[in-house]
Amino acid sequence: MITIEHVRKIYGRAPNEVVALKNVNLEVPKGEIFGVLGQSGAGKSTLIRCVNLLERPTSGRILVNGQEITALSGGELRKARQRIGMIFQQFNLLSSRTVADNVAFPLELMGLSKTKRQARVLELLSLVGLEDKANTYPAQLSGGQKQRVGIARSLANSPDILLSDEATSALDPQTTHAILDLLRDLNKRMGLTILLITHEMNVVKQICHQVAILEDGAIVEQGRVSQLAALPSSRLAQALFPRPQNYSVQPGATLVTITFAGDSASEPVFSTLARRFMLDVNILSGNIEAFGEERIGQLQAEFSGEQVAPALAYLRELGLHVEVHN
Ligand SMILES: Nc1ncnc2c1ncn2[C@@H]1O[C@H](COP(=O)(O)OP(=O)(O)OP(=O)(O)O)[C@@H](O)[C@H]1O
Repeated sequence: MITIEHVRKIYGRAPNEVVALKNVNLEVPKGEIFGVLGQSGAGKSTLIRCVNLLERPTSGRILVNGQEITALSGGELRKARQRIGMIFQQFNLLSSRTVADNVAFPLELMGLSKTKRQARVLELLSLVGLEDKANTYPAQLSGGQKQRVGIARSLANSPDILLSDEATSALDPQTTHAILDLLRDLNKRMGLTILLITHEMNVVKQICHQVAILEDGAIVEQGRVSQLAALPSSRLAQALFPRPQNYSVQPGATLVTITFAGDSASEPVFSTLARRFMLDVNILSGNIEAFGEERIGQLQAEFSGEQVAPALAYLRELGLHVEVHN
């Protein structure tokens, strides 16, 4: 578990100081995948680098598994860092070392014997599906394979926590998907807690349990991804379900936006509206997103007929979120 308390980070000195983080508070529960989503310059890299003290916060505290990492230095900090793996956008592999020797690097630093290192490296390479690349050099690998080496190396010391600094930003969509699947699999199989930063909504959608949105050094929204997605006023829902503007609504029709979540997504709602309330329903646009097992959707429709008000009440009774625009 990671606890970030009142963290501020200021680079430089007045009058040229840059306030990169303003009083950030976050709690990443054990075993969860937590995404920090933000635009370029929002402070994401600064935040994730504060967790293993690659950057030291100007003020505030960070606790990792109950230990205040911001109070550590020297040997104690090096030891605490062994419990925290990290992967990077540009992979950060050593080009003069083979794949196996890259993965073995943290084990060498720990002083593990050659025989033990070799066994552990094989185990790690098989975990990421690269057993056959042990003697290859990084330059001979694809981007996705390089990131798999990065992941294997980050897990060498069996950390409880993995920090992911835009790990898929340099990869094409298909490779991104495969790497995210691997991270989710490691999270499930090993109970690995993952804190990742990204500017890509797709990363949050595909693997994150929780998300925090960082803007200009401050967290402006946080919560469970599926809950925020089902809340039309959230920034996450507004980014996931962008609404087309300027509909030309038929005279006398009512323009509505309906958000579906959980079980209500499988009700035969529209046939009921037609049968029971004798409404004409004209669907104008819509989108359904999957978050693990859960589906959340939003659509815009025109309702025409005499019984619009009771129909809207029926939809709300079903637990759907309904907004009327005119
Ligand atoms: N070493 C530094 N010295 C001075 N300013 C810095 C330093 N590192 C980052 N900054 C500034 O802090 C702010 C946050 O930067 P940071 O790299 O954390 O953002 P980010 O969200 O990770 O952006 P990106 O997605 O572009 O990497 C920016 O205004 C940046 O210019």
